[in-house]
Amino acid sequence: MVNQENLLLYEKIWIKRTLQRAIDLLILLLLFSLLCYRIFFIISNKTFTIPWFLAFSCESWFTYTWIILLNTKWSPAVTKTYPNRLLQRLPENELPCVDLFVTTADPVLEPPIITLNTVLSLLALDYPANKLACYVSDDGCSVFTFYGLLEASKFAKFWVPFCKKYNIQVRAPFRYFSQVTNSDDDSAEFKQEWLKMKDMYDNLSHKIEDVTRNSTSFQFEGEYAVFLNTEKRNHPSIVKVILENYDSLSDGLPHLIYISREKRPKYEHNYKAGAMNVLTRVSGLMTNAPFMLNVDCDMVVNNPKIIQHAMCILMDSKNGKDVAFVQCFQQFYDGIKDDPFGNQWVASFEYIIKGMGGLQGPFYGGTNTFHRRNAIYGLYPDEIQYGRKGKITEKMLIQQFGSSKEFVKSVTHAFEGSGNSIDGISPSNLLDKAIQVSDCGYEYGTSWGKQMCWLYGSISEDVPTGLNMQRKGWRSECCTPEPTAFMGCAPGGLLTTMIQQKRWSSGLTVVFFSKHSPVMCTLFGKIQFRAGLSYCWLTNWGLRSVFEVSYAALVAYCIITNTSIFPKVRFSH
Ligand SMILES: O=c1ccn([C@@H]2O[C@H](COP(=O)(O)OP(=O)(O)O[C@H]3O[C@H](CO)[C@@H](O)[C@H](O)[C@H]3O)[C@@H](O)[C@H]2O)c(=O)[nH]1
Ligand SMILES: [Mn+2]
Repeated sequence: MVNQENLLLYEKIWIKRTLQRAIDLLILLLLFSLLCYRIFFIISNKTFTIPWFLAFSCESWFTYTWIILLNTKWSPAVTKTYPNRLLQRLPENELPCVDLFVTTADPVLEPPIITLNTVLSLLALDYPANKLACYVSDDGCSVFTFYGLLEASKFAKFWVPFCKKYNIQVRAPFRYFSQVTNSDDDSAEFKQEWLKMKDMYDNLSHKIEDVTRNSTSFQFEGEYAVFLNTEKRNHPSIVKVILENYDSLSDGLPHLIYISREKRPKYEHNYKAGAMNVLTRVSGLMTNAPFMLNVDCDMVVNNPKIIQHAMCILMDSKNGKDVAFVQCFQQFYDGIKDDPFGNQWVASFEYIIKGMGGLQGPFYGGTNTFHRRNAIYGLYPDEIQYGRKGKITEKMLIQQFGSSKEFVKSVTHAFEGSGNSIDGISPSNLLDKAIQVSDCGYEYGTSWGKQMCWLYGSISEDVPTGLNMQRKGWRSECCTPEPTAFMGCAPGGLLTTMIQQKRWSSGLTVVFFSKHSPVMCTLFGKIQFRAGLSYCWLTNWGLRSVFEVSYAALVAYCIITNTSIFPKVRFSH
């Protein structure tokens, strides 16, 4: 019999693309021959005009881009995970805890009903409920988001058991009820419960719709009083425990905590990175799980077993030890026909992410990612194995992680791998400490956002955050289970697409020229050479436009002035 302990929890599958490689090399050859032609022409004709210089620079850039792209695409890999082996090896009560993070920022662009569907799909994950805690960060400080979550938590008491009982795959109610149910269960009992659930969900969404529509008549009483007179950019920290699994029941509901970090006009809030750091601290205090999953508010779970899949990678004793994060692809359910704006990122996933998966691992994409808490806290992979004890004093920890004694204690526990920071104390008893670490002055003078955790300085915070971990020698892995792990919504129109792409490209350009640029990380860190090149491709994405526009303009210029920058074809008779 095969020893269970020796079986791998996951395997890396290398994808063969021989034809693709041959075509790509041929294109590279053509690019080189064009450059040779330019050089030869300039030398032999001794003419050097501006259009020629421009053409030569653009073509050199295209060749460079093609080389780094070729390098990225050269050896793609995906992973295959074996959740059954994980469950055979670890009894349910020994599975690791996972903290779930959801970020939302604007109740108008990201309506509460979307956020709470994401939350419901997380609460219903196929994983022991006492191992999970869901934290929602609301940068919009919206009473309606909070109201929606409160109402959703009541609905969850029925929804989660329903999903688990009938093994429903799609556990975000709006997605589930918009599909034709092709459940195997034809029983009258199922049909009856289905109708009841649908009715309850319709009620829930109407309630939220009504409240948002008649916003002026909202009563700021009781639980809601703290939201009175708050402004989006000017309000104190609000932390509320919405659900609490007091008795630590594995078939109950996970903890659900609402956080709106303090915002003041004079303080930088650092967008999503700032929100993620607050989530990290509050969760560190309250549950301190060794792993964390982060999703955007519009990314719902599509595969309820996704945590098991990700844990196969992170818990694998052979290959998983140096994996800092596991990235699941972003896939979308609301694409427009033929995807004219490329919002589905099909080619990028197929070639770039899988390609990077074969190097040091995919880049951190900001959502659908499982993180190792210790890697986020800035440890090196070998420090996890051999321990960090003795090297670091409490004073140093306070300098790095801030002045909350309880939080620093939780960090020590995380480093020692001893889990829950303040054992036996339930989240609601830690509210004042959680509020303290959510205040905007907390990070002043510390390392948050500078050396560790989610890095500040670029609006595409995800890429440098991932790079900063890989720089220390960590790897990452793709996780590609069947069915797809998460599904989200993509921007629909041209304008929203352009705004999104402008944000990404400018954010990535900033990363290329920053302290955490892939060049620096390769030269002075542990980013492998080819992985560094693939990061160059990613962070040069915005710069490409300069050369592409110039080249296109050059052709127009040649037509107008009746000149040519290309070799002329001569026909001999
Ligand atoms: O001040 C902010 C701004 C944004 N967010 C949240 O961050 C997420 C992503 O922001 P969004 O404006 O929706 O950006 P997208 O372009 O849709 O997101 C992609 O690009 C971001 C980087 O630019 C990544 O962080 C995301 O994970 C990735 O999905 C959303 O959940 C927001 O609610 C905040 O919490 N606070
Ligand atoms: Mn978004």
